[in-house]
Parts: sequence; structure tokens; C-alpha cells
Amino acid sequence: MRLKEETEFFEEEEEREQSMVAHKFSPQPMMKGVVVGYALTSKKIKSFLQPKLEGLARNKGILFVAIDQHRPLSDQGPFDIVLHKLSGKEWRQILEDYRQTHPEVTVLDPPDAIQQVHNRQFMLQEVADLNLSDAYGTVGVPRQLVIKKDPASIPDAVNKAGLRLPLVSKPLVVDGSAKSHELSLAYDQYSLQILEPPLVLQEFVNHGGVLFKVYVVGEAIKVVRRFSLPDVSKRELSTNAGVFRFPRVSCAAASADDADLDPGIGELPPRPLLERLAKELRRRLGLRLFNLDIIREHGTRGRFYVIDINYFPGYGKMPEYEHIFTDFLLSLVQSRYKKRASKPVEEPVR
Ligand SMILES: O=P(O)(O)O[C@@H]1[C@@H](OP(=O)(O)O)[C@H](OP(=O)(O)O)[C@H](O)[C@H](OP(=O)(O)O)[C@H]1OP(=O)(O)O
Ligand SMILES: Nc1ncnc2c1ncn2[C@@H]1O[C@H](COP(=O)(O)OP(=O)(O)O)[C@@H](O)[C@H]1O
Ligand SMILES: [Mg+2]
Ligand SMILES: [Mg+2]
Repeated sequence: MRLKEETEFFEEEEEREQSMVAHKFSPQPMMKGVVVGYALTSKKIKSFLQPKLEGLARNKGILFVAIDQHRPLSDQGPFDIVLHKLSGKEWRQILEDYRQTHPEVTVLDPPDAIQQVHNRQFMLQEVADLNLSDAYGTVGVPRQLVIKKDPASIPDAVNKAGLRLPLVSKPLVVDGSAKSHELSLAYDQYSLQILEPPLVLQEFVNHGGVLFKVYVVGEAIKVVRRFSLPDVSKRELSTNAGVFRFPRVSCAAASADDADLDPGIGELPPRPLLERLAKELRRRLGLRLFNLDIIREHGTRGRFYVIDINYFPGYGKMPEYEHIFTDFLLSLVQSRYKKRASKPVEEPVR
């Protein structure tokens, strides 16, 4: 993030924290209704804009209005907040222009900040730089290598980088397409030549087949358990060869929240560690709506890895998302409102 934006982001965050404590999320009496424009795919509208969310929002004075992508944004609304998750360079530019010409509107989130998590080369960089380590544990990222082209060079590149097998191959770009979620597990480096760059090769970390999805909505976080890929033993590694495509193992259908799990595997990561991680990432990434896929290295108590960050994920699967999301929207407008109210009135020029 640029320095000015970072400072503003910080100030807004602080004000919002204070305003939330002071008002316990209730709308201020003098605050008018909140209009939230949304530009989302039909899949997202179905999973996110559920009747319960719209009903609760209406009771709190929040109105969701569909944005027509093909009409000028300035002719629509007026909006207090714009929620979006659509792809394409043109749309990004439209949003960026709108942000410049309508600084009074909160665009969730800034398009250039989202770009960082749409590329797996840069997605985890902030987690790596943060290098979080405290009494509750450590949070890192698996070692990885970016392959832009020439699949024949992969075995050599893997050797040179000293990456340990097995490796997870992930498409470099995350653009919302099904293809960007087509992952493979490689047991030997020679088979990697059949893969199609651009891609990222990431060391597979044994984690007992369970992962944690940490949903972030502004300052709020919620964690759920999902089933994931099983561990790969040394024996399997020495006897197996080849590259295996694997399906979306940790989709919603694979909830592990009610499973009878070994506590060493299923115990949620310590809350203070997640709070710190989410707070730092919110600031560093300049995002307020995202989730993290986190795994705990099997056999350790506190060695965690972030393996994926998703912008505006499937909040429909986050427990209590309706309350959390509407409170968040209100807190955004309240802090803006307070900011405007506390600005000194300009003297008229005589
Ligand atoms: O489809 P859903 O509701 O499972 O949500 C997907 C997310 O699932 P999750 O909330 O993490 O379980 C999903 O997360 P994963 O990458 O599967 O961890 C993505 O965020 C996906 O968006 P995109 O395809 O990367 O643009 C999300 O898809 P969109 O809803 O944004 O299309
Ligand atoms: N480095 C890794 N070690 C162990 N398992 C992994 C690793 N990377 C991915 N996985 C498994 O593959 C799944 C999908 O990978 P992820 O990076 O989250 O891609 P996507 O963006 O498609 O969700 C994860 O949810 C997890 O089950
Ligand atoms: Mg994922
Ligand atoms: Mg993802």
C-alpha cells in the first residue's frame, strides 16, 4: 500500500474500533440509511445475498442495490459503500476511476490491493514478511518456486531451489475461473514436466488432513475446520511417482467442524495468534474482506502455515455472517460520518 493510503487506512481503522466500542454497532440516530451497491457474479449473489442477510440489513437501515456494470457508476446510487467481486481489467479501471471521483464512497476493497492476492507469486508475500512468531506459535508460508514458462526446465529448477517433494502445483493466476483451482500433487520431479506453466510449486506440508479457514470481515474473524489432503508418508513418497490432479478437497461440503478429530490435529489455532495475524494482514494487504487457509504442521503444537488467501470468499458458509457483515457495514459508515462531522467548517472567502 502507498504511505498516504496506509495512514488513512490506519486512522479509519482506529476510529472504527473506537466508534464500535462507543455505539455497540447501533446506528446513530442522525444517520440516514446506508446504501450498498453490489457488483457480484450470480453465483456470489446466490450464496451471499441470502434473504436472512437482506432482511437483517433492512432492519438495520441497510439497503442492497444491484449495480449495472454496463451503465456509468456515477449515474447509479448514490452509494455509501460498493461491494464487488467481478473480474476484468476494464471493470477494475471503472472502479478505480470511481474511487478517485467519489472519495466519499467506500469501495470494498480497492482493486489494486485485490490484485496482489490474485497472483500466487505475491499472495503470501506479506505473511512471509510478517514472520509472525510469539508464545502462541509461528506462522509461515511453505517454500515455493514460480515457473513462468518452459516445463522442461522444472526438474532442474526444483533441484536448484532445493525444494522437497511432494510438491503442490497451483496455477499462478487466481481469476475466479475453475481452472485457477485445478491443483496437482507431484511425487517426483521428472513428472512435473507434464504441467502447464505459469504455475507455482509449493512444498506439501503434512497437516493431518484438516485445515482451518479463517474468515476476516474488517476486525471480526471466524474460524471453521475443513477436511483437506491426507498426509504423505515417507514410504508413500518413495514408492509413488507421477503427478495427480486433485479436486477441491476443502470445499464447503468437507466441513470437519463436527468430526471426532485427534485434538493435536483438530484444535483451532490460538485466537490471539489469529487476531494478530488478521490485523497485520488487513493493514499490509489493504483488504478488509478475505479469508486465509491455514494448516498446522502435523506433530507440532504451534507451527502454522498460510497456504491460500481469498478475496471476498464464500461468507455464506461463515457462522453468523449476517450479523457480522451488517455490523461491519454500519461501522464503516459511522466512522466516515464521524470523520465528516468533526472536520472544521471552512470559512467563506470574503
Ligand atoms: O464458491 P464458494 O462460496 O465456495 O467460495 C469460494 C471460496 O471458497 P471458501 O469460502 O474459501 O470455502 C474459494 O476459496 P478456496 O480458494 O477454495 O480456498 C475462493 O475464494 C472462491 O473464489 P475464486 O474462485 O477464487 O474467485 C470462492 O468462490 P466465489 O463464491 O467467490 O465464486
Ligand atoms: N502447501 C500445501 N501443503 C498441504 N496441503 C496443501 C498445500 N497447498 C494446498 N494444499 C491443499 O490443497 C487445497 C487447495 O489449495 P489452495 O492453495 O487453497 O488452492 P485454492 O485457491 O484453489 O483453494 C488446500 O485447501 C489444501 O487442502
Ligand atoms: Mg483454498
Ligand atoms: Mg484460493
